[in-house]
Amino acid sequence: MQDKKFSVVIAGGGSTFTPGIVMMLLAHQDRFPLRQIKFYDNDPDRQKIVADACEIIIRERAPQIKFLATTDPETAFTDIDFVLAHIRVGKYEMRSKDEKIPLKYGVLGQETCGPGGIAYGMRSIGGVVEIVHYMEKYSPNAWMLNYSNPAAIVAEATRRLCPNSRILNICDMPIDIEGKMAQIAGRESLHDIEWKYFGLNHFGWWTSIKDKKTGEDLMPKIRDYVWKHGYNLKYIKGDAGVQHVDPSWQVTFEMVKGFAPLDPNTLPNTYLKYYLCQDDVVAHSDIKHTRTDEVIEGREKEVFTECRRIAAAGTAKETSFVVDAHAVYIVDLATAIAYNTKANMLLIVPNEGAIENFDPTAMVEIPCLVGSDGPEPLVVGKIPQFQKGMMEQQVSVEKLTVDAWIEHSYLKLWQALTLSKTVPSAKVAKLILDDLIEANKDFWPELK
Ligand SMILES: NC(=O)c1ccc[n+]([C@@H]2O[C@H](COP(=O)([O-])OP(=O)(O)OC[C@H]3O[C@@H](n4cnc5c(N)ncnc54)[C@H](O)[C@@H]3O)[C@@H](O)[C@H]2O)c1
Ligand SMILES: O=P(O)(O)OC[C@H]1O[C@H](O[C@H]2[C@H](O)[C@@H](O)[C@@H](O)O[C@@H]2CO)[C@H](O)[C@@H](O)[C@@H]1O
Ligand SMILES: [Mn+2]
Repeated sequence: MQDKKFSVVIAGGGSTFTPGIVMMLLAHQDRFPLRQIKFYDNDPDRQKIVADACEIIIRERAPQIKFLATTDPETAFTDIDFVLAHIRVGKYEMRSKDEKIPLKYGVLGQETCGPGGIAYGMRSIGGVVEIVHYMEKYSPNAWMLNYSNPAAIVAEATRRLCPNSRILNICDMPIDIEGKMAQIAGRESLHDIEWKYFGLNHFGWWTSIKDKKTGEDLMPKIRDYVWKHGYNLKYIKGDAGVQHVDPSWQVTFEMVKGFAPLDPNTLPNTYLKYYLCQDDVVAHSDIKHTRTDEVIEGREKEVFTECRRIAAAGTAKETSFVVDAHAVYIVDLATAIAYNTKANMLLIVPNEGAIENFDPTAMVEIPCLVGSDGPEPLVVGKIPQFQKGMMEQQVSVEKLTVDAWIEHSYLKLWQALTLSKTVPSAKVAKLILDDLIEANKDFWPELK
């Protein structure tokens, strides 16, 4: 196996994250040698912009790696070992509606949380399942590393619709926060700490953070900082702590200080702000300019401008693209499967008793040992009443959303929206639902 070179297809080749992930893959050829990189997308024009640049990057830095970009599923998914899936069904146009429609009714608008996440989930399920089917038709031994969002709803849907498929659902938010925790604790990197965590995707808590070498309990020091400053590193690194962090993300990282003290024994994922500070989130939202607008004006503009510049110059020698350090988890995951490393990674997997006092069929985000047969979840044990109560409400929202997609059920989707901690009443849920149905008529199944 050590001599094997792998073939990967990036599903969602036109993604703003693709160039950084390609740069990361090229930077890890020692650990994860590649013979082929393919791009697949259902928008040829968008993908071509990214592919034209990445073809030059690969040709100049790793000419031994074969590259192609296609919109043809058979071409894309034949002869591959891994599918790296990061599609956005409906693209930013629909993300913008996900974020703006709820705000019309005084409810927070967000990519993966609340009504926006439910709407996004109703679009994503079909797109991700279609790619699973392509993978299994053309490369039945391949694994899908899925980080297409909303990962919680996509994971529940693939648990039910593709129960025997080789899919690993992962999120990079905890990895990003662990990197910040390490810096708060004065450690070089997240690899210097060992942690325990449980939750749902975008809805979890750390229960233990220790120095990997000495076993020193780092939770007290990190908690003291977080209760004052959240995960905003500005207070230890000055401006360097907020470089390349969009202002709205700085607000998100700092906002954790407002709800972390709810449980002195854990530290929360940033995403819990949407369920614990929903009033402040709405108060600071601008229905005319939401996160999607920032991304279009920021990341998308920067990435696509640089892609066009590389293609026009015919060389990437001076590129501003850098290795997406957060994306290294993709190589960690792929090599765990390829070389049976039993790496300890946070994945979204069926609970099946790992959290003793929680629904065994729930897709939970917990530490797993990953090897060639996939993830082996580590035992979490009993979770506290506070987190159990929050998770039971949220996982029911996610399950009802998948029910609604499978059954084409208006009622189940109305129940999902009504049950969300971000929505104040059944009346408001119905107003939002009817607007979302109209906005998503080209993407959702027709509800009855
Ligand atoms: N799990 C995580 O932690 C994490 C982190 C970052 C981004 N993401 C996700 O990665 C995805 C990409 O994010 P982005 O901001 O770069 O989006 P983007 O819109 O720039 O790229 C998404 C690409 O997917 C393509 N696409 C849409 N539907 C498709 C389909 N059915 N089949 C094939 N291709 C399809 C689009 O044409 C587009 O090129 C999103 O789902 C985002 O939420 C997840
Ligand atoms: O609003 P966006 O599109 O910038 O980000 C939404 C995504 O946010 C998280 O991913 C972060 C990641 O945690 C961080 O380390 C860095 O890589 O930026 C990513 C994108 O900004 C979250 O985990 C994703 O699920 C969201 O899609
Ligand atoms: Mn995520």
